[in-house]
Amino acid sequence: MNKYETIDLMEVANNGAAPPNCDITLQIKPVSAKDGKAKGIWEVDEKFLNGLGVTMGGYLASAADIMMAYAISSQLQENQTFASIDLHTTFHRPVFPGTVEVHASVERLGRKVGYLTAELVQNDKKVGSAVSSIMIIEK
Ligand SMILES: CC(C)(COP(=O)(O)OP(=O)(O)OC[C@H]1O[C@@H](n2cnc3c(N)ncnc32)[C@H](O)[C@@H]1OP(=O)(O)O)[C@@H](O)C(=O)NCCC(=O)NCCSC(=O)Cc1ccccc1
Repeated sequence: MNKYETIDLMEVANNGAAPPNCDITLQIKPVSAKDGKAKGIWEVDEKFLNGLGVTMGGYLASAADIMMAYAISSQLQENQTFASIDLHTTFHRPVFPGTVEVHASVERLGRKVGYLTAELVQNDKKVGSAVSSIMIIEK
């Protein structure tokens, strides 16, 4: 398994380097990460549907968690790594197979904790939002 430093995640988001396994599994592609903001494109297909015919909510949480990792990585130093320590997700509308944009932002960067939000949009409508705290760890 390849291990990624934060600088490697920036190469994924901004220069097309090969993504980590979880991105491939979820079918999410980061397209930019800079100055605490990250954007990803998530291709949702039938494998993400629950028994009710809509995308299972945990996958939305995963998409938000992944893109918030890129957002915080864009503001960390080379001697720092991170771990998400909580994640609250709200499901505003059902998500169907198609494309979902995921926008993540660092709202505040503390010395030890970053405070982040994410918004998920399908067909120009907000389908979900998430809030997370991410621990900053000195290597
Ligand atoms: C329905 C409600 C919960 C509440 O809505 P309200 O407060 O009444 O709000 P409002 O009237 O403003 O409508 C807003 C939007 O809501 C939708 N919509 C509303 N009514 C209907 C309807 N009768 N039929 C169909 N859709 C309806 C519609 O898109 C509408 O959009 P629009 O504004 O027209 O463009 C909505 O927030 C929602 O669907 N959230 C997503 C929930 C979700 O997908 N959760 C994750 C999956 S569950 C899971 O994973 C657990 C599990 C695991 C394993 C196995 C099984 C389960």
